[in-house]
Amino acid sequence: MAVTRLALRHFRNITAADLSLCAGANLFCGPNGSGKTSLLESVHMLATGRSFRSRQHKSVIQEGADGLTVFAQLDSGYSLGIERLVDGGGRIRINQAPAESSSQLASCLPLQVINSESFSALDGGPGVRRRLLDWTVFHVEHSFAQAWKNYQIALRQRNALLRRGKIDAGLLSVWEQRLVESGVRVDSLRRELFKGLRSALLSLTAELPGSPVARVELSYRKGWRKELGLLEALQESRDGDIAQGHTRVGPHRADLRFTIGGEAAQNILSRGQQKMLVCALRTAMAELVCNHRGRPVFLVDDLPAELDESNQQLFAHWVSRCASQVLVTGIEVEATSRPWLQLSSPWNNPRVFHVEHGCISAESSAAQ
Ligand SMILES: Nc1ncnc2c1ncn2[C@@H]1O[C@H](COP(=O)(O)OP(=O)(O)OP(=O)(O)O)[C@@H](O)[C@H]1O
Repeated sequence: MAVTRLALRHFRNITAADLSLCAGANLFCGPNGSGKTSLLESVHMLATGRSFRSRQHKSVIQEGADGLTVFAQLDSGYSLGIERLVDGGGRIRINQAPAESSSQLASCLPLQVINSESFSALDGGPGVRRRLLDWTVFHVEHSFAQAWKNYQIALRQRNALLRRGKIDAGLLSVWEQRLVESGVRVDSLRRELFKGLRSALLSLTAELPGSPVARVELSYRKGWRKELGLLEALQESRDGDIAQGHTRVGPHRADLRFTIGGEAAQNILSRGQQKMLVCALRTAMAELVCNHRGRPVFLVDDLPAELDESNQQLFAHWVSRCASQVLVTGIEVEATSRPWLQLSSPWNNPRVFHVEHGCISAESSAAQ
């Protein structure tokens, strides 16, 4: 899936823009503070309902405006629109009809983002890595969303019971049973997906021979002791859970671990190597999804940051194999376009946009 038209109003410093994008690479170049990241952020908001920089919609709305809008036409025939108002209101529309949830947006436009936040896949908490795994399962296995929802309902109920002064053992056992049913399903879908993810990741990192990235191992932690069933684990942890007032074991505690020779990968890899590992992970996720939901769109904020030229070229090559489209930001046109020019069509003919003071104008293609 690719965005063919993107229109936005009052999004950070961009008052209005209406852009025609190409399949392949779209480059947004301009000085610091011109609005390049804001443009990527608007696509992210359209595909997820959220900004990737802030949880506050207000900070994304242009100062002095009542609200923002972002609209996209996709090559799949879908159109997506989102409106956020200063007073907290807003709407999400898919093909002009109101959408029930932002996960519907995600199904229409699978996105992969590489920006300065992406390092949190290595040095952030388990929740970040769990969300990456779940993004992939969500797009590959359609029953996952319901299983995860059922699990969260049961988890909330168990936690509420744990916090009551007097525990109703009968009720607790009913919710534990539901927690186990949905939790085992969530775990088995994740585990199945994980096998494919690990093997896709290791094939990509093997393209970096001589780099410690090629020695990275990925493992999956299910969220409770591996020798126990989920019900046993819940029963074992019950007294401590009551004392703490929440459930300390289960799929909501799952994690992925990146290691090199048993040591956490981020303690060994340089910053550029970490970025390549993150790029490989995002590419592996996209490869798994492209056979199911369609090829994702990549948003890449400042590709040259931390990566030398050969790594930028390798990443551009990876993206061209699994994405429908990439939106890349950079300061200078020449440096930003170089990794794409050596690829095959349509990737070798990027569309270039100049960004300045929130105004975005199309330039001639970088290949001309
Ligand atoms: N709500 C807002 N209203 C108006 N302007 C805003 C708002 N929020 C942020 N800005 C401004 O928007 C501008 C664009 O920021 P953005 O992060 O998109 O720049 P950029 O081109 O990616 O810069 P860099 O190259 O430094 O990363 C900045 O000057 C910022 O101060």
